[in-house]
Amino acid sequence: MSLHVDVAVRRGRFTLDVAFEVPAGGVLAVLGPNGSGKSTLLQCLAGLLVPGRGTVTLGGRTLTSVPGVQVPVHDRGIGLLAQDPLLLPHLTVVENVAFGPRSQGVSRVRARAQARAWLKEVDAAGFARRRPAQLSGGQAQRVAVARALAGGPRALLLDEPLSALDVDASPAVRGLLRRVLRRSHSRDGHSGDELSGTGREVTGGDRCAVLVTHDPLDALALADDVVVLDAGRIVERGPVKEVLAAPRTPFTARIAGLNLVSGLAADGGLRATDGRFVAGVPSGDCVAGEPAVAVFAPGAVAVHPADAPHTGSPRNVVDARVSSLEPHGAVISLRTAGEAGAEAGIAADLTPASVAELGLEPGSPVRLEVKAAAVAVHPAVESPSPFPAAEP
Ligand SMILES: Nc1ncnc2c1ncn2[C@@H]1O[C@H](COP(=O)(O)OP(=O)(O)OP(=O)(O)O)[C@@H](O)[C@H]1O
Repeated sequence: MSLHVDVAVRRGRFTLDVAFEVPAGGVLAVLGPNGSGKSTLLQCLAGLLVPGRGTVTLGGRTLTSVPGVQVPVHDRGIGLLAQDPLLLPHLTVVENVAFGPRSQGVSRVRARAQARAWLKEVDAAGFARRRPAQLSGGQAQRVAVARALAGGPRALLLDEPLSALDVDASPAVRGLLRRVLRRSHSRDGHSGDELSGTGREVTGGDRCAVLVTHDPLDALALADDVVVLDAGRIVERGPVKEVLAAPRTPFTARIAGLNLVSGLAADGGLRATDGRFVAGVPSGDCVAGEPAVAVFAPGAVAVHPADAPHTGSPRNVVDARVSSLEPHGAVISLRTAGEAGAEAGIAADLTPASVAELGLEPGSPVRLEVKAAAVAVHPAVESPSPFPAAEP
């Protein structure tokens, strides 16, 4: 069941205007800064919001077409998994999961059998008789996954499904989602009788999914393709690995954990917007004088005292001030104050020992060095110019 979306919706002064397609069995991640329109998009797909213009079709069935068609939420064949499990507190776990099939007219006995099968599927069979209040966050989210799937959805919408979980619980639920979503992808999904919904059930192999997340790890682990929203427009799209490895907007670079300096492509590098030359390795599709971005990993940035001697080319040397130092696993992430070419500042990874040795704290002046070979230069998308509409 492929999903085709081409909608525009206004909310006050904000306009979301997007077009994309998710192929049958595919998973699309939607990334974007706060207020970029991710929730608005999901609400349009779920049928909670009527767009001002456009269409949503799923497996050839028109769910929204303005003006004219707006299939109601419960009849769109779309399952929703939100940040919070939103289980009904007065029902047991198995009753919560059986609720969807029951409301679609499935008999009580059959709905319960389906619910038990889905609970087994998400490794939550042991909690069937508990009430939601007796579950941990991770257990409740497993039950919510079972409930989202029990209705036999043709598409699944996931809205930051791991963000409310603590760090201990999220890997297991991410693994579960990967199993559920990737099974769709591998086309060997369950369509067995005990897991079928209402006779409208589709195989796991057909079900597509849209995942809103702020975590690049989720996008990498769960999705095939990604669209990046900015101010209601799609500013980047493509296979997740390609987009995160070669980000073209400051937002994507920041979430991918990479440094990004914007400017114009030049021979052997990039001319930053502040006029500084960044030595790097241009990709084959760079055209000198055209908008481009230089991208480099925080691990490629060497941090020296401000008065350290120049070691000469082919290195990039920048004098900057530390704006923040944050522990990040085994390393300390240093970020400098933003400059004209690197709006988000420059990020560098250091060991705690070298932070102590250099006596670094916010405000400290530093000299940063990056080897030209560690800097990739790519053609840039002129943010926030929208991509053209999706292919028909
Ligand atoms: N009910 C509403 N009425 C008017 N404007 C709204 C309404 N809901 C959202 N907006 C505006 O629409 C824009 C997009 O909001 P949306 O919640 O879709 O963004 P988001 O990308 O999901 O953000 P976040 O990551 O913070 O959840 C924002 O500018 C927001 O202020």
